[in-house]
Amino acid sequence: MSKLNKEKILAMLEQGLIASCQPVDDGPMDSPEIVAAMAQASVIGGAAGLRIEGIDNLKATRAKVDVPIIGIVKRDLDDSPVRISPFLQDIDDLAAAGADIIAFDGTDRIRPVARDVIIARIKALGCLSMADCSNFEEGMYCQNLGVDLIGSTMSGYTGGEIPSEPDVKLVRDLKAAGCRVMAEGRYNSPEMAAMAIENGAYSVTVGSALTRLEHIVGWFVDKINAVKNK
Ligand SMILES: CC(=O)N[C@H](C=O)[C@@H](O)[C@H](O)[C@H](O)COP(=O)(O)O
Repeated sequence: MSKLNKEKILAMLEQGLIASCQPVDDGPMDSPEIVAAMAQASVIGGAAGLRIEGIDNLKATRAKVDVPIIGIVKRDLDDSPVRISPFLQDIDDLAAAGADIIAFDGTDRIRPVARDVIIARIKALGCLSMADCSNFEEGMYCQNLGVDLIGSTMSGYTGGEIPSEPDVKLVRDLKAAGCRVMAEGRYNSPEMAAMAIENGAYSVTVGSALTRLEHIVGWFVDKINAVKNK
């Protein structure tokens, strides 16, 4: 359970960078020790908070850092496209492992447990809640259920081609409607992260560009190859 109270957690995150330390699944960096080390390095670099997937990774990280942690569990279900913290057991496990904030899939899709039930459980456990949404309607639905942070996390990931740019308009629209917005998804450069804050984001989460080395190296290699092949 977190040592920080809710006001303190929110104050620590305001206009800050959240480093999402989620290595590529089953890659060489996918271990709790490495995730915790990435988290510590991120804090040294100035991250205001962390986003950590998986109970073992969360426990290893919680033991090493004091900044607020957004915890998630990702699952691949046969009967639902929802991946992020879909079960009440996930919520219980994340709270017990020391998450300050628990993020869940806030999209309007077939799911094992309704969003209001997930939110009530997070509250009952004394954690802050974050809804990973894909559009304005989902964000407002979760906002009206009292969710503490509305994330743009799922924008671009619920069907069709994944855009290359982040969904800054969604951040602006949710902010204008009174939400505390977590800009998340494809903020792949310092300039883009700053743009999120300029557009009203409460905080901005960056993952791949900080902690998925395979992706980062691939971006460089692609650019070099494009020039090489000309
Ligand atoms: C859609 C989905 O499942 N997003 C996940 C949520 O935890 C992660 O895979 C992302 O890395 C994270 O949202 C940060 O985004 P980016 O890596 O683009 O900075």
